Amino acid sequence: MERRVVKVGLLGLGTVGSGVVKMLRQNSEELAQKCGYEIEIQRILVRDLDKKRGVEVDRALLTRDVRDILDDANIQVVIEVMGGEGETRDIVLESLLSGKHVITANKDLIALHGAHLHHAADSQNVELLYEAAVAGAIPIVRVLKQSFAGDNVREVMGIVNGTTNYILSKMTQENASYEDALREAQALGYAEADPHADVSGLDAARKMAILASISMRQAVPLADVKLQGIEGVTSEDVAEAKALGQVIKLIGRARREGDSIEVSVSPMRLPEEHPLAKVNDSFNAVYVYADALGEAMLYGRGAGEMPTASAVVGDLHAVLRGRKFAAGQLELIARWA
Ligand SMILES: NC(=O)C1=CN([C@@H]2O[C@H](COP(=O)(O)OP(=O)(O)OC[C@H]3O[C@@H](n4cnc5c(N)ncnc54)[C@H](OP(=O)(O)O)[C@@H]3O)[C@@H](O)[C@H]2O)C=CC1
Ligand SMILES: N[C@@H](CC=O)C(=O)O
Repeated sequence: MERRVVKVGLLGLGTVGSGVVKMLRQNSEELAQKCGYEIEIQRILVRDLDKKRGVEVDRALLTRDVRDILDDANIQVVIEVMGGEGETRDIVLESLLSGKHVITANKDLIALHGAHLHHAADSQNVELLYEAAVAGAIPIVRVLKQSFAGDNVREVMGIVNGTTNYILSKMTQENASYEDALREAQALGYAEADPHADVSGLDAARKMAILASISMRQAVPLADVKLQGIEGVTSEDVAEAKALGQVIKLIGRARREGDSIEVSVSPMRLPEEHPLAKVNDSFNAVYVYADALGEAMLYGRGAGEMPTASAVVGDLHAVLRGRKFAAGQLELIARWA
């Protein structure tokens, strides 16, 4: 049977973008079999055409002009892995309003503009998926939106930032300095372009705002999240906790309190035997407490090139297998006929 081809526009070719290109190459045959489409990257938006990349790509694919993607009617899916929320919001919005499905790893964008972007996606009957935006490879967004949709979620709690967990793990297990551990996390591709977002707790706050909004069916503004980061955590604090059989972790928490939802991010001391105390390196873990379910915990890599790419490509598969994509294809065929 002849395979149909779907053309994708990729915004960004940094840590995550490179992982996406690698994964689409490595798994092209399996993906084509699973979703029925050959996936072709049509254009890639970057800032610097001459930069050395983590993956080899045909230079002709690279562009600095986003119009090469927005104005290309053959591109049906846009993958946004460039970050930011000003210009990026406008690009994503225009993509959705012109009938392109969008997949993004950008928690900044979704925490601030998720409701508006969802509205735009719904108005055009296209998908907006962002599994990679929260807890990297862990499929927490889909689980909360779909698997636990029939339940009443009371609380979501966990470690949702890989960089800070890496830093605290290194300080605890290897007596590393905060500065050295942060530098390593940056070199490994875990940290945000501005790592202050990680260490200040802002990145975790964005993710908790998203998790609270989707699990408790009430938009939680980022500004309502109380946050404290790990900048004030010293080697002495870590050693003192250790001497008492405790571990310091940056914990995000979203709780329904009567009619309101309380969301916070702060460093906490946990007993060494607590399951979250054993989550180390760039791993994340998220607990969900719901009426019928009781409790469930999801665990996996929260940051890094390939784990994040895995979530992005999973979303791409979901788009291509979905009803909305099929509906768009039928419309295209009808217009050609
Ligand atoms: N790194 C990780 O582990 C994870 C990251 N994320 C999210 O994924 C997104 C990407 O992260 P990451 O890959 O680490 O970031 P990088 O900084 O490594 O890559 C960003 C890419 O986007 C391009 N880019 C950025 N701004 C522009 C612009 N204005 N115009 C054109 N191109 C632009 C850059 O181009 P150039 O290379 O030319 O500079 C670069 O290729 C972010 O939203 C991040 O929060 C989500 C989960 C995990
Ligand atoms: N900087 C983030 C990347 C993934 O979301 C993190 O460290 O968790």
